[in-house]
Amino acid sequence: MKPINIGLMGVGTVGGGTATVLKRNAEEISRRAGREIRLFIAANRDLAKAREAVGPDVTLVDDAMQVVQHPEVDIVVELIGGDTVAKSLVLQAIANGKHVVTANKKLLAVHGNEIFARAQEKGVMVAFEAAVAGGIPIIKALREGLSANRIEWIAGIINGTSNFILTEMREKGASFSDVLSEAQRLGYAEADPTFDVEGHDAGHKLSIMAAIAFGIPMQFDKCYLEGISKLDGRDIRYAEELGYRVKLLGLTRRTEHGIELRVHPALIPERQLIANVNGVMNAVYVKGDAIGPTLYYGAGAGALPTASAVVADIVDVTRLLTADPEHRVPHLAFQPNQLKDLPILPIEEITSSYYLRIGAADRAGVLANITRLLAENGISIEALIQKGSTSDSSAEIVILTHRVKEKHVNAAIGAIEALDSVVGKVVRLRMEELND
Ligand SMILES: NC(=O)c1ccc[n+]([C@@H]2O[C@H](COP(=O)([O-])OP(=O)(O)OC[C@H]3O[C@@H](n4cnc5c(N)ncnc54)[C@H](O)[C@@H]3O)[C@@H](O)[C@H]2O)c1
Ligand SMILES: N[C@@H](CCO)C(=O)O
Ligand code: NA
Repeated sequence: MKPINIGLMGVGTVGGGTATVLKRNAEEISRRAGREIRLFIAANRDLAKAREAVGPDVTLVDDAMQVVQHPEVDIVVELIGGDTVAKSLVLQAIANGKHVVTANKKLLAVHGNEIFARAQEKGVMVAFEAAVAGGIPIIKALREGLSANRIEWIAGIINGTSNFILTEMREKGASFSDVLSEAQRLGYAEADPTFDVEGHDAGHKLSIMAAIAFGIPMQFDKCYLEGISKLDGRDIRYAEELGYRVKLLGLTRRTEHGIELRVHPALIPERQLIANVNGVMNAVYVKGDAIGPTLYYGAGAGALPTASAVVADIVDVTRLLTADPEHRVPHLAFQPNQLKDLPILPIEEITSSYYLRIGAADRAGVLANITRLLAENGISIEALIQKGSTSDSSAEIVILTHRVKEKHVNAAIGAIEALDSVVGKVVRLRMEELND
């Protein structure tokens, strides 16, 4: 049988890893796919660097459109990133009747509804396992393995760079900027690393998972985003003293009023498995009504782990090439005409427990005023500790609340900050138990 010709666009971290895996495991891969899969043509801005990665036999070009237009290419693999050039290339590949494999979560989270619609019209596949949680086969699990379930919630550590930074800061006391540079050197970070540390990348991945889990269109624009760049080391330490780890969490949950879709740092009890996911590792918890909670763990970034998912998609697409398009797994798991427009809840309407750190004058009555304001907003306290007074006779009060709507916490924080005896802003972090 004729080999499957791969056209690779972008030979950087993931593209280089993909070339390596295709070469290293060529025999195993063709035994699984039922035919030879060969890297036929590759495009990269830096041709010399790409030549090192792909070896002497692959045609190299610097214009990726040549890959998309090449009549011999069966599957286009987009590993350039971003949503400008990559979008034109992917749409042109689809228009040319080529199947697409991509690791580009931004492209899909922002333009996926349009891209999947075009692919559907043309009867081609767009596969994107590498776009969410790197090498972990979470798209496969959500789309196929859990298809009997009504999925209730997904909670994940889905940005390797942020998790690597938080881990190194906690374990080694390293500085934020030093660890970020290390994550960039290791190839984990996005071209613009603010996407990692401000929660955008996790939001892209979460929006994709929510669509597949609940059968809704992708709605990244409605995803609440809060990153780790403003986290104070004190809160990481206090959380630890109280038995929690701080993680950048992506959480989406079905409620009777709509879908929660949020990315933010969260305190997680250290006894929970997900609190112990460290470094570049990712983990995704999925709760289905029939199966209960399930957990998926593995490397969320890096050349070879991500290439593992890219190549698995290439094998999947190869196996399904001759299948009737009607018989393929739908891009978003649900049949395209069955997507529901469930509302995404504004962040004020979500329910969570909270960690509050309040700077206050160390004098009689302060605590009573704070607890009164919490009670007036219907917030009950689970734990309260006062951190030692300092020489300027101010103290820090740390309060853990029971579950409450965020708007009530916001109202209480506003009132607390207005107290004369309270100094500066109240620090507020959400706490997640992940077991209901
Ligand atoms: N690095 C990871 O661990 C990882 C993991 C999962 C997904 N991703 C995603 O994979 C994609 C690639 O990421 P990466 O880390 O490999 O990036 P990278 O910057 O290492 O590689 C991108 C490559 O594309 C080339 N390129 C840029 N514009 C081009 C153009 N117009 N034509 C041809 N080549 C062009 C660059 O020269 C570079 O070699 C991104 O969408 C990223 O979000 C990365
Ligand atoms: N920059 C991303 C790459 C994997 O998607 C991360 O750190 O998780
Ligand atoms: Na994946």
